[in-house]
Amino acid sequence: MTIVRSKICGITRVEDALAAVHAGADAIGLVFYPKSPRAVSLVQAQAIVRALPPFVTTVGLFVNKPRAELNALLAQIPLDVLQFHGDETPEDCSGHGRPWFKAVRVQAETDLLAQMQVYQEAQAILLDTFVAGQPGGTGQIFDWSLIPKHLPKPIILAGGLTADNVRQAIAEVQPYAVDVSGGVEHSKGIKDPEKMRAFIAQVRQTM
Ligand SMILES: O=C(O)c1ccccc1N[C@@H]1O[C@H](COP(=O)(O)O)[C@@H](O)[C@H]1O
Repeated sequence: MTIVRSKICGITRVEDALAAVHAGADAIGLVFYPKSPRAVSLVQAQAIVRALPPFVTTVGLFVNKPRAELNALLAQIPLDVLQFHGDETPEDCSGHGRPWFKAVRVQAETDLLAQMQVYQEAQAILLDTFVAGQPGGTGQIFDWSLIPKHLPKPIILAGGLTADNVRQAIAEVQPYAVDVSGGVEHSKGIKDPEKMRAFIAQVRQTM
């Protein structure tokens, strides 16, 4: 039996974080990208992290954040993992004293094996949909057949996942984990407890 883990990203409120955990999320994501409609302030993020019970991984999402700003933030909030969703080099992602994921936005010409080689220090590679001009959170799926089988690193599948498509996605891609944001919202930045519950129930039915 393979367990597929779930991360619910773009949490902006304590009540949504607790509802995500209640639904069975393994990880929650906090978006520190000011241009996102799901961006959180440090104060918001601190309140969310403080409210969480044990054994829930907190992931901070960043898009090309300058190193000094990132380090200043990390000194003030105990995030477990960093998710880099911009044009960060492996050097930008490293040296923060935490494991990290790199998001790769997939399109036909993406060489995923080469990307895994470049980001070989990453704990996992997150695969998201390529949409020009948007670093992520597009709510769109990509062609999962572009993902080679037996990649050397754990895959976190993202991009347009919902309770309606996540089982098929898991069957086709066999990722280590799935990551959802827009597919479990009722409006941007506000999560829907029932959609989160339905999403994780579908993930667990694939076990
Ligand atoms: O959520 C955002 O606004 C966002 C902004 C910039 C980069 C990434 C962002 N979100 C991440 O994108 C993927 C897919 O999201 P969706 O399920 O398609 O809405 C996920 O990792 C989000 O956390």
